[in-house]
Amino acid sequence: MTTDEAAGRAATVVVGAAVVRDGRLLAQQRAFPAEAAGLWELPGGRVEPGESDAEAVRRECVEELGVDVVVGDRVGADVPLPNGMVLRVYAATLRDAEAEPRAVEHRALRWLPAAELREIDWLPADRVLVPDLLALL
Ligand SMILES: Nc1nc2c([nH]c(=O)n2[C@H]2C[C@H](O)[C@@H](COP(=O)(O)OP(=O)(O)OP(=O)(O)O)O2)c(=O)[nH]1
Repeated sequence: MTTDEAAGRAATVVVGAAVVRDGRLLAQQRAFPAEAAGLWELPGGRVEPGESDAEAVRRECVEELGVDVVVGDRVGADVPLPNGMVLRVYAATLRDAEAEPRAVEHRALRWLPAAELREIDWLPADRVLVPDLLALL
């Protein structure tokens, strides 16, 4: 048990957005840090104090992709991260279906069909969620 758990404090939440369009999931390739560079993840990041999960998903999608999203249901269970945080994923859709996300901070973006979703090199926590992500396509 970590100190935070012992004290009854909730773990810091990292939200991820499972953005689906036309049967494909949007994934982004990390550029840093060195140990994660080249691996794939969902758009997202830490929930800031006073922010809801859904607000964090929308903010991160604006910051990382330059698009506004509509946040839907939870996807899968919370996945513990090595640093004591948890990854919590939400389904999302582009508010403007014609908008084209851009890789603002990442090396690359891809819209993955199911076959590629199974095969790319995800961060370890995201890999746990692959069956849940496939169910969205
Ligand atoms: N955004 C995101 N982070 C993930 C995923 N899977 C996963 O293990 N992580 C980890 C990587 C980082 O340790 C942490 C969040 O990092 P981040 O760099 O995206 O978050 P942030 O923008 O709030 O971070 P920061 O720049 O404020 O430090 O969660 C994922 O699918 N999306």
